[in-house]
Order: sequence, then structure tokens, then C-alpha cells
Amino acid sequence: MSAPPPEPPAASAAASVSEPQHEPEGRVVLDARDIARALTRIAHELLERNKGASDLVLLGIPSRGVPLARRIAARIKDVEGVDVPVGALDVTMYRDDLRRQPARSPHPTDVPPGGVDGRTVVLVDDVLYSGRTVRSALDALNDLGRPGVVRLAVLVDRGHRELPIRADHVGKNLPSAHTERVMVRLADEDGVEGVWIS
Ligand SMILES: O=P(O)(O)OC[C@H]1O[C@H](OP(=O)(O)OP(=O)(O)O)[C@H](O)[C@@H]1O
Ligand SMILES: O=c1cc[nH]c(=O)[nH]1
Repeated sequence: MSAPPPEPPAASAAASVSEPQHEPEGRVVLDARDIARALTRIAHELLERNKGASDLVLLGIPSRGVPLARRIAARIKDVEGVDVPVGALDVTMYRDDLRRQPARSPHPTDVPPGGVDGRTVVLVDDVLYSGRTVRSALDALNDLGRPGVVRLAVLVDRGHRELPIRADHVGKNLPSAHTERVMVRLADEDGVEGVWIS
């Protein structure tokens, strides 16, 4: 009798993150150090604009906006010594293309204790393109409360807005063609880190 086949590795988020993935094809527009610098600058800009960290709440838009928001919060902690609350704002059920697109699985929304009422809420996402995700995020946020101010921070603005939305804080402006793909990969989510265009 032959030995049973080995068990496949357990499918877990931790396993998928620890296995390095292949880098996307295309031209590197930001490497890991560029991303780190951009996030440091955004953290400083936020503090300057807000005159400190008081009342700030960072809400990442899944999926990659959430680790980016955490990284910005870590930089704010380094500079100001303050723990800024970080949460996640899922936009899936607020999209304007729900009827046209195949169903997407929602991510959890996670509102930090203290909520958003009266706070300066900074929405954080990896890429700003048509602006429709941010539009849906504003609707999702409206169901959570009434922030005093809402700002937007993105790692990459690739242009081609379809709505009157702009970012307050941008890691990199990346003029792009509609036909091009912009791929953000973050080590904590993807096992590789950088931004590629192809
Ligand atoms: O300005 P827009 O045209 O809305 O495009 C930007 C959004 O598109 C991408 O998300 P995607 O829906 O591909 O999901 P993902 O975050 O899981 O990659 C990206 O992460 C932004 O959230
Ligand atoms: O509401 C949304 C969000 C992202 N993309 C869309 O086309 N619509």
C-alpha cells in the first residue's frame, strides 16, 4: 500500500502573505522606498493641514487602502507620538455598478471607537481613477455619521476622473492611458511591494 499524499498547506491569509508573489509585468513607477517616502510625506501633509493629529480618523478603502492607512498612522505616531484611530470603510454595497457587475464579496467595515461624528476623516485608497469608488465611499460614510471634514489621500492618482472628485494628498500623479493598467502591490497584502504600469 502506498503512503497517503501529503496534506496541502492550510489555506490562510497568513500563508498567502508569507509566500512571495510574482511581481506584475510592466514598468515600475514606484518601488518600496518610493512608497515609503510618499507615505511619510502624506503623513506630514496631514499633520500640517490638520495642525496636529487631534480629531483625525483614517479610514482605508479595502483592500489596499487599509494597510496604507495603517502605515500613515504609524508615521503620524512616529512624528507626533499620537495613536490616530484607523478603520476600514467597505464601499461594495454603495457602488453604482451593482446591477451591471458580477457580485463582489464585501469586506468588513470597521469604525474605530469614537466613531466619525465631528472628526476629520481621511479616506485612504491606493489608486484614484474615475472617482467612483470615492463617491461610493462618501455614501458609505454618510451612513456612519457626520464627520466635521472629509479628506482624501491616495497613493497614486492616474487621472481620468468621471466625477468632480480630487485628492487632497497624492503620493504620485501618474498620467496614464485608459488602456493601461496600474497595479499596486503591498508587501503586507501581496508579498511584493511596488507600483507598476503596463
Ligand atoms: O476611481 P475608481 O475608478 O473607482 O478606481 C479606483 C479604485 O479601483 C481599484 O479598486 P478595485 O475596485 O479594483 O478593487 P481592489 O481595491 O480590491 O483592487 C482601486 O483600488 C481603487 O479603489
Ligand atoms: O461605484 C463605483 C465604484 C467603482 N467603480 C464603479 O464603476 N462604480
